[in-house]
Amino acid sequence: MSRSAYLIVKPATKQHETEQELIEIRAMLEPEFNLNVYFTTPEVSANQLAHQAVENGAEVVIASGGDGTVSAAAEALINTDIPFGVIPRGTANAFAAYLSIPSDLKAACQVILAGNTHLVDTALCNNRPMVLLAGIGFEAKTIEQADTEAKNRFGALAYILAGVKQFWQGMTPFETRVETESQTATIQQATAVTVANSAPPTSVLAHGTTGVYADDGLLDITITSLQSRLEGAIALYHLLKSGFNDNAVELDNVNHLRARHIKINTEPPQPVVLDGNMMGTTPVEIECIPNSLNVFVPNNQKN
Ligand SMILES: Nc1ncnc2c1ncn2[C@@H]1O[C@H](COP(=O)(O)OP(=O)(O)OP(=O)(O)O)[C@@H](O)[C@H]1O
Repeated sequence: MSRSAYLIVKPATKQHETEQELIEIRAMLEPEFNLNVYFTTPEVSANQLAHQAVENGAEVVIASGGDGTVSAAAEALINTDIPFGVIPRGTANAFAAYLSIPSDLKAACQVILAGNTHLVDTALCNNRPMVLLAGIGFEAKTIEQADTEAKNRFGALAYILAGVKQFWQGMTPFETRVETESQTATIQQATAVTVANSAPPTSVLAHGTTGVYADDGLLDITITSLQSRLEGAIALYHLLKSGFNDNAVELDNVNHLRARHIKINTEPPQPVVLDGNMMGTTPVEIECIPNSLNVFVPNNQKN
């Protein structure tokens, strides 16, 4: 008997795209799974649908959408062992990129069909699910600026354009107090604080440390204090390099630490982006949940 899989779909802006994609997904997955399909709406979240799927005895849960959808669905699967499939359909698809899950629809379905899974950490940020990262300050302001229209027109480039604009306008520093299970630090002139569970190299501000690993039971915290465009340009270059080669950034204005539990306060309060979606403002409290999500990944992925 085929396994029962729940497919949670965040519809694309254009309805015919969603219909076409669903035909392709069904053609790929239905020979293997008894597929139950549910759509998210502004009122019914991926999180609610995934919880329902678990209650109904889902043997596999699959999320098709952007990072917000994937993260919300993943929360319902924490510590359940139910394998989780990701069909990346958003703008950045950072979680899929981190796990080397292809953005091509058929290739992403192939990864699910191949059945190879990997246990990764998740986290809760103010009790909301986090599979990727929480960005405080610069990154949140960038995401705020990349509106839906720009994303529809330019795709991932919209984030880069918004980032360049934000960078050019200048970064307003803020005071931040970071408290972990083993240390407390106060930084007077921070411009961005990023707490990452996982992050592809393109999530530049997350890469102050020696590699961001989603299966080490720890969160990676990078704090930048960049007071000029020149300082910013130098730091971003080193952070980008670190994202690809996993060498820590050794600059006075880039601090990094690792912890399992972290509290962050800022003065004044700063906007926070959580897994690609705005979530409010600081303070935040983030707790890593080690080895809690079983994700379908390509056989050859290195994480
Ligand atoms: N049917 C829908 N119509 C409009 N908004 C929706 C719908 N379903 C979910 N949402 C909202 O979409 C957000 C999650 O979107 P998600 O990040 O997964 O995808 P995206 O916005 O398409 O991708 P990206 O953020 O990468 O551009 C949530 O805020 C959710 O409330």
